[in-house]
Amino acid sequence: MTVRVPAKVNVQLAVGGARPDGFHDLANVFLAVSLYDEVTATPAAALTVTCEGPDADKVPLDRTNLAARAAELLAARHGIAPDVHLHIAKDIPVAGGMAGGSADGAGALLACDALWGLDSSREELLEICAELGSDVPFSLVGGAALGVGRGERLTELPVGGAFHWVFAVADGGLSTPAVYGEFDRLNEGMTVPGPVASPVLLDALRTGDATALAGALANDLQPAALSLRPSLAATLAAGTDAGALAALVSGSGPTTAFLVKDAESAESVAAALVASGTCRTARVATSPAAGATLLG
Ligand SMILES: C[C@@](CO)(OP(=O)(O)O)[C@H](O)COP(=O)(O)OP(=O)(O)OC[C@H]1O[C@@H](n2ccc(N)nc2=O)[C@H](O)[C@@H]1O
Ligand SMILES: Nc1ncnc2c1ncn2[C@@H]1O[C@H](COP(=O)(O)OP(=O)(O)O)[C@@H](O)[C@H]1O
Repeated sequence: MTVRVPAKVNVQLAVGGARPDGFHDLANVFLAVSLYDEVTATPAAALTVTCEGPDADKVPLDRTNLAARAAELLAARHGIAPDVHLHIAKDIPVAGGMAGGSADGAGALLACDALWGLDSSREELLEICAELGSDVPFSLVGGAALGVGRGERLTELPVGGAFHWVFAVADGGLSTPAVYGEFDRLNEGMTVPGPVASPVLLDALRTGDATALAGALANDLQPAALSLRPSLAATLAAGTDAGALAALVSGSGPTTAFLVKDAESAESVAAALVASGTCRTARVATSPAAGATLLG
């Protein structure tokens, strides 16, 4: 069973203060984009994971892999052994703020559910997703959604048209907990307001208005990501100089996202980013993209 799962960009990431459990309350507006991992589940004598793709060497193949954890959680719920081989064809940048690990968790869950004939309800799958990680429910759902709580409680959002993006992939990753930790450090002694989704941004998504969306993009983790990786400022500037409508760090980074007006502009901004030498590579994508999809 093969499942295709999209990456995401956070078009708004409003972050509240640290909670007693160490997480942060969010108003997290997710948008799925057309970069995909594929997870294939085949019967096996034991739980094993393999991975192929340009970043495959950065992906753990033990039980810490989110795909393996998904298979274990699903099997445990049904009192069966998680005997499955999971193969990940990875195209989503690793540790890049694009939720690649979350995508593989959601993909493995759907693939194992189909392979084992469990026919779990959407609610059951979403519950397991939330246990796997804050971003995993969105990887299952795709499209666009507002995530509240730690980002796992989703309300799907209407999107009125296609948006075009360029993603500049940085050398190396950034650790999500480290970026949240830097957010706390930068906000020490200040009152962090409760996170609220922007009505202007939700309206821009609903109407498919790229210019309005460009004006409303916001990521509260961006100062923290830039503090840990100052070189990202040059990447952001290179994309806007090349004609992007707007630029921001994708989630916890270090991937940077550039909203552009059309497919042609995407190609020229991607070429300019690569030529600038401020990123490892640039990828072109569109949104919204469908959530985890069983290909068969
Ligand atoms: C920042 C975001 C934006 O969508 O994603 P990335 O850009 O890293 O992909 C998410 O909030 C990341 O979600 P995810 O990567 O699933 O995080 P989890 O596994 O649930 O948590 C990892 C760690 O991140 C921090 N964390 C995560 C979510 C949240 N609302 N508050 C937090 O403080 C905590 O330190 C937690 O221990
Ligand atoms: N299937 C997976 N793919 C990628 N990384 C994974 C996976 N499972 C666990 N990880 C771990 O999660 C970390 C974060 O990876 P990823 O989800 O790609 O980034 P981000 O959280 O920035 O979106 C990686 O550094 C890796 O150690």
